[in-house]
Amino acid sequence: MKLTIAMPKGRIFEEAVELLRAAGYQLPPEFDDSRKLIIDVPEENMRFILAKPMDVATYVEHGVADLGIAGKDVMLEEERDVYEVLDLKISRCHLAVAGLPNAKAVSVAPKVATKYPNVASKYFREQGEQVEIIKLNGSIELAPLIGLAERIVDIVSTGRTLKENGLVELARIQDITSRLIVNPVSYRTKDQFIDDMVERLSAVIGES
Ligand SMILES: Nc1ncnc2c1ncn2[C@@H]1O[C@H](COP(=O)(O)OP(=O)(O)OP(=O)(O)O)[C@@H](O)[C@H]1O
Ligand SMILES: O=P(O)(O)OC[C@H]1O[C@H](OP(=O)(O)OP(=O)(O)O)[C@H](O)[C@@H]1O
Repeated sequence: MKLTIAMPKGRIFEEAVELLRAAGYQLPPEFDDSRKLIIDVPEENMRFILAKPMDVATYVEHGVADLGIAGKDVMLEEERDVYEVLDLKISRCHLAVAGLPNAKAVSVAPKVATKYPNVASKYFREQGEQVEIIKLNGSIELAPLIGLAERIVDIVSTGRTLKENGLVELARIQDITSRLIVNPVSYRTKDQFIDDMVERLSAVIGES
């Protein structure tokens, strides 16, 4: 039996590889420097696919990957039909509302720019505030600076991007870490393999 794991390219990747290696998985040097999108590791009976972070849960939901590593932000935004089985406690950051300090209050439906329209809509609905969501794909902090939106909902890690652009955090929405996610069918059919991985990773994270 073989396990296929969807890995997020980008900033989570390195930490995820480090975690898997610490859990005893022998991952070849291709994981350190390669443009390959599929890496087979026959010694471990594993295949890794390298996807955009926002797409990891899509591969897992459709069953082309048994497992995946995805940010909690992606899980909240995408609401995919997958099981979240372990908090890997890597790539720690948080989702926040931010804006210019002392910005004037706009009376009707202020604009909120974000890469996370579902998370933002839900948050403001819960706050009882009517807003207009504007979806952007990156450089979210630009929106209030240039007048596209009054506020943003985005990831904050060190806070450097907000600070260097003269923005302030107005509300903290949720803490974010990366999670191990599993396809529901794989969870039944490959349970031993998956349980073993969860156990080994938990031991490294310090949860066992
Ligand atoms: N400072 C941060 N900014 C954005 N994401 C972060 C940060 N710190 C940790 N993360 C996590 O990393 C994931 C995003 O990774 P990354 O920025 O590599 O992908 P991306 O958003 O698709 O970037 P790009 O579109 O620039 O390639 C998020 O889902 C989040 O869980
Ligand atoms: O608090 P900080 O440590 O500054 O990190 C937060 C910033 O990092 C991310 O952007 P990213 O670098 O992924 O670029 P993007 O705007 O193109 O998504 C995020 O969207 C914030 O802009």
